[in-house]
Amino acid sequence: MVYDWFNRQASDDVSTEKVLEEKPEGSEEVSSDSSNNQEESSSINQEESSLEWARSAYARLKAQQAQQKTSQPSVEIDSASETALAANVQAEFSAQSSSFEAGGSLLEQAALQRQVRQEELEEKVEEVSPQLAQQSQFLETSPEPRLGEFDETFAWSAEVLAAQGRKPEKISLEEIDWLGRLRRGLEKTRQGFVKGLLENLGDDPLTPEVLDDLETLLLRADAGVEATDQVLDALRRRMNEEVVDPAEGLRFLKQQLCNLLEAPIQDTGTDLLAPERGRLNIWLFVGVNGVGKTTTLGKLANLAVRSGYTALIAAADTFRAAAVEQVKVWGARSGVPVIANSTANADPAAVVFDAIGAARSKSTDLVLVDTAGRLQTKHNLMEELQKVRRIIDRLAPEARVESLLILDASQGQNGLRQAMAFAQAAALTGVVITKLDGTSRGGVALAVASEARLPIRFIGAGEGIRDLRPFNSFEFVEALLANY
Ligand SMILES: Nc1nc2c(ncn2[C@@H]2O[C@H](COP(=O)(O)OP(=O)(O)OP(=O)(O)O)[C@@H](O)[C@H]2O)c(=O)[nH]1
Repeated sequence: MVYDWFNRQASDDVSTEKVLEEKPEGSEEVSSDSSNNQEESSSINQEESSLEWARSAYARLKAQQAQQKTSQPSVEIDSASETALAANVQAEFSAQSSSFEAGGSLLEQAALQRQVRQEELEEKVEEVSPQLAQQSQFLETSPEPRLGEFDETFAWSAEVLAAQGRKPEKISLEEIDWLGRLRRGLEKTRQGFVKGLLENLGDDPLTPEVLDDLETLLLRADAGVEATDQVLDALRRRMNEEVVDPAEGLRFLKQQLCNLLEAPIQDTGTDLLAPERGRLNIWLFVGVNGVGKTTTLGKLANLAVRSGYTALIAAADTFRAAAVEQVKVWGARSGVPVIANSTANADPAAVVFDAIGAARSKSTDLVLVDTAGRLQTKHNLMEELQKVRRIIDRLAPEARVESLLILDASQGQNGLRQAMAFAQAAALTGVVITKLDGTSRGGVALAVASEARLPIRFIGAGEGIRDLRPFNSFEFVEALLANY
């Protein structure tokens, strides 16, 4: 099944009959905990129905997995992107993937087609050296997420999906897997924020003292003054109207945080940033040194292929010699061609020029442009970026261009200054926040949204190829304030 991550939907559904009667493994422990307290209030009932939803979703996923196991060849052949991915891997690293070989002649044909296309591009595309190919074999490939136990992480992830109005039969293992990663990734920020918050909330109604503590916690998580003020003002207004109990306080707080994060997204009129099919899409990645531009681009190239799009990488970071090699490794991991110029200090605009030409001739959906890291205070480097942007606009007026700033969450408020400076020079259309896993400053997402007024489009919460996904404010806030 192809899961289009950019649009958050599966392209086809695997029917799973009879699954509702199935009992998920390990569900007893969870259900017996809550069924002991039947006289409890409606919140317990709610908890029960969440668990019911989670159990039903789990049973369906389990059935899907079993079904895929028994009919593996046909499922794989049906799936266009899996076939393309398999073909790429076969063409480039034929020693690998014995499982794909079992797929038979259709896969071989796809591999052959891919190889012909690959050869056509050869004039422009940098070759993956045998050394590089060997190197990439050692990197994590892209194993399918596996359905684990019916545990608390599954139940939480299911609850988050259910709260967004999703149906148990419409959720994917991909989403469950990502939510678990996101929650783990936000552990450090959550530790500082939630522990303090929940301890202060206690069982009593909200007081002005609790709000003072909340103010400190938000500022400490790098949410910034503006976002903090907005949230506290809203809470104070609410407390003036009525007595607010802790559960309602928490719900209201989550709502406020979501509103803050959503405002710039709604302003763009585009909830989810997805490549537009049938049109050239060019995504430019900019930012200061070492924030994760190349890694983000590599993860997105993989996500694009997995989601059924064709992609191409423009290695326009011609400043750092290793950067071209690095994107080639990422390209090889996902079977995405890389356009590069191995001349020392080549003009990045020339690489972009070649990439647009190659993309046009192959009707590629998405061109991902890597750029060199630069300090926002270096005027000449910011001008170089403007030149790249101008070239894109001039050469591909028909393209849908996104200019994405990569921000390292651990840089906290400094990231906000970067956002302000790059917004001007690179005509930013959005932000990707990386390294949320290594920091307690995940609140910077709130500052970016409220002060730079830029939509957050993707978030990275780990170094793995699956640790970057489209941003969803509801899921982010739930993971940030998860009470576990
Ligand atoms: N923990 C963690 N590490 C990350 C994440 N994203 C990127 N990194 C790591 O950050 C380091 C720098 O990443 P790069 O992609 O090389 O950064 P860059 O912005 O392209 O660097 P320059 O080209 O030098 O400007 C690498 O070690 C990545 O593995 C993330 O979400 N979490």
